[in-house]
Amino acid sequence: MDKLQIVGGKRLNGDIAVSGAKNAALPILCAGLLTAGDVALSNVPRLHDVKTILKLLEQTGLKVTRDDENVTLNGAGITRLEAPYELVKTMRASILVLGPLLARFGEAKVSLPGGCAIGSRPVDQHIKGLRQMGAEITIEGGYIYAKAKKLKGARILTDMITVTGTENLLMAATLAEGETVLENAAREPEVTDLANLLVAMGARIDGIGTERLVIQGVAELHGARHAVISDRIEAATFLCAVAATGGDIVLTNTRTDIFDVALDKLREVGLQMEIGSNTIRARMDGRAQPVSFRTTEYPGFPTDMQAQFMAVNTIAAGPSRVTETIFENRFMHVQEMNRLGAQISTEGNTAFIKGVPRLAGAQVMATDLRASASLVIAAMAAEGTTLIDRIYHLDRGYDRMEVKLSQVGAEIVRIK
Ligand SMILES: CC(=O)N[C@H]1[C@@H](OP(=O)(O)OP(=O)(O)OC[C@H]2O[C@@H](n3ccc(=O)[nH]c3=O)[C@H](O)[C@@H]2O)O[C@H](CO)[C@@H](O)[C@@H]1O
Ligand SMILES: C=C(OP(=O)(O)O)C(=O)O
Repeated sequence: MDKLQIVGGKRLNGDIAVSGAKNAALPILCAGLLTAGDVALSNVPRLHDVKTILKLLEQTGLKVTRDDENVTLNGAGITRLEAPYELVKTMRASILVLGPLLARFGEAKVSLPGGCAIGSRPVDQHIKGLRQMGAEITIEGGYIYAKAKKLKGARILTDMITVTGTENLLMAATLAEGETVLENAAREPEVTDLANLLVAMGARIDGIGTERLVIQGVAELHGARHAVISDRIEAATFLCAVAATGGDIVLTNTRTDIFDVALDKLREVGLQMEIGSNTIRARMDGRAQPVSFRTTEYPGFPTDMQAQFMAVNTIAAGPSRVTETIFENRFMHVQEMNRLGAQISTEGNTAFIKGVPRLAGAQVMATDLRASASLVIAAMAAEGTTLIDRIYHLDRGYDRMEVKLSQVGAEIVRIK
């Protein structure tokens, strides 16, 4: 299993190109199932999760042509309407094939994703919404079996805001008969990116970017071209890294209009930022200021940045408090950060961080994707050498993070 070895204490200087967004690319690739036409995508990130979803899509009979960050899909020859457990268990986003397969082919068999390190993560809202659209759904032997001759438009109010739930129902609604209204829809920029692709494929969607999506179903969708939006979580992760280590970096290929409250929090930390049309220059001198926050849905503070900000808080000049409201178990990084000398205690869904003058390198273990990123940041700020085990979590969602960071001066190597 690959590990990362990091010698801390190096300032970061130089340019980093941000990749396409994992959480936009995954639903967008699944949208290829909705049409027999060519869907030509660019800015598709080189991630393990992308490999997994492409493997899953190919198993259905979808034709995939890939040239690095350009991927063309053709769904003219889909024959297998199934997502097997072996692939779904490695990546929960596989559930995103359910809506498209059911809407276009009237049938789908998709393994239940189950929970993961950060929480139980049920998919009951996806199922509830599809049932409201007339699907007959049974669950047996760990699989969701869904059937509907033709999905029918419906008004769907989900119990909570769900990102992939909104995406699944949105994709299903594009080919349903009549009008679907998705109330309480997720407003994440990745949902908007998917909706924009669907419109380019001939879907009729109003309210894009709002909590009320209104979809008029069409008989069929056609091919389209689309560039996946830049990854705001990857970008903000690099900004946290420079906030923790000090330095002067320029992020390129960013989309600064899609950021959430995280950029404001970085200013509170003390990061000086110059925002260009698709670049962010970030400079940091001196010690980080502590920032307290609660994670919420977009445009609030993203849960996917909680751990990385906590890494910065561990060495900040004062105490802070972080409350996680989206997932019930997203503090797995706390114990590992404490191994590096951080002083963090938790009470329920709140973490109290003291802020210490220095961290010291140690052996730690990554438990999930963003926890891994937070340990990389903490290790780069720590004195001495840190060895991070189980970085396959990191590879799920970051494109060669160690290469990008070592190009700007971090001392970080992958040990095979
Ligand atoms: C591939 C992808 O885009 N992943 C993102 C997506 O995950 P994902 O779409 O899985 O997260 P959701 O927005 O669905 O989850 C929000 C909350 O709702 C709960 N819930 C959700 C659906 C459901 O049917 N029932 C239910 O109870 C979840 O357990 C969680 O507590 O949004 C999360 C929240 O921004 C991010 O952390 C993930 O990076
Ligand atoms: C939780 C995440 O992803 P996923 O929903 O794919 O597990 C994430 O990107 O931080």
